[in-house]
Amino acid sequence: MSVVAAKNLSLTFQTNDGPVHALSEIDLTVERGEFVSFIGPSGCGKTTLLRVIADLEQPTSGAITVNGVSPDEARRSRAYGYVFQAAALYPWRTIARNVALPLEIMGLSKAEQQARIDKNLALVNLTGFERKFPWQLSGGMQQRASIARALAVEPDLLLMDEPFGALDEIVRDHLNEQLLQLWDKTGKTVIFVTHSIPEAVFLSSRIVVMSPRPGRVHEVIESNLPRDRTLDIRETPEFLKIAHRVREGLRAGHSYDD
Ligand SMILES: Nc1ncnc2c1ncn2[C@@H]1O[C@H](COP(=O)(O)OP(=O)(O)OP(=O)(O)O)[C@@H](O)[C@H]1O
Repeated sequence: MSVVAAKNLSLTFQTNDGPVHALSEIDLTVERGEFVSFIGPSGCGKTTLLRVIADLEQPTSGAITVNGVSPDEARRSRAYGYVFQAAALYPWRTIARNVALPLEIMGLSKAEQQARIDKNLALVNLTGFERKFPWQLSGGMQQRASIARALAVEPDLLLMDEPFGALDEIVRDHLNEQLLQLWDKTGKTVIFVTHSIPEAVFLSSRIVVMSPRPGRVHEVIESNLPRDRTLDIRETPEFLKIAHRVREGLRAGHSYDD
């Protein structure tokens, strides 16, 4: 069973200025354990597609399942964790209490909450920072805490919307490596939105190149890079070849009309 299966999916926003065609006839499947990136120009509908998967937007037409059920059912069974561009941590809660928030809502016992806090902060290398407040942590650490919070509900699927977009390049590189290790360790399915070609190629097992509005899937590029890669791989001919294909795909998908 595919984790995500979208068929002929379209979404039009009705606005005061008329309809905005955000997604058009998207066909896409994501299989268990994949790391799939959506890449494309600003406004091509990457976030909208992620939000449809998360049941935060309703498609205008077409069909979509998440874990074989409707996005609504998947949301209610906590099939996914969502990580936003900004860490979105509550400033008045410690890191541990931020991670605990969805667990409190789920009504888990204190002991179970604590076990999940410990396990997931360890996964993102934040053991020892439980009692800190978000503002006492660097931007990269805050984003790791928000990943721990998303993982704490133990979802099969992690939806990430440009989680490292606001961070400087060195921190971003480091987090990319850590995310890849986390993916390898946990076997989760990850869907990741990015603007960055190197980030998409470094992280993904498949790259979905989207074209400008109305967002369509222009091309899907498979990556055969080894799973246990380090940043050095970015200088290899194999990496550069895939990056080149992504760049060509973005160029070909772009009409330059608007
Ligand atoms: N709630 C909404 N109402 C009206 N239009 C919207 C709404 N949400 C998004 N849009 C429009 O839909 C299009 C797709 O937006 P979306 O945020 O999905 O693009 P994106 O590819 O994620 O862009 P970026 O890379 O800049 O984040 C844009 O033109 C946007 O203005």
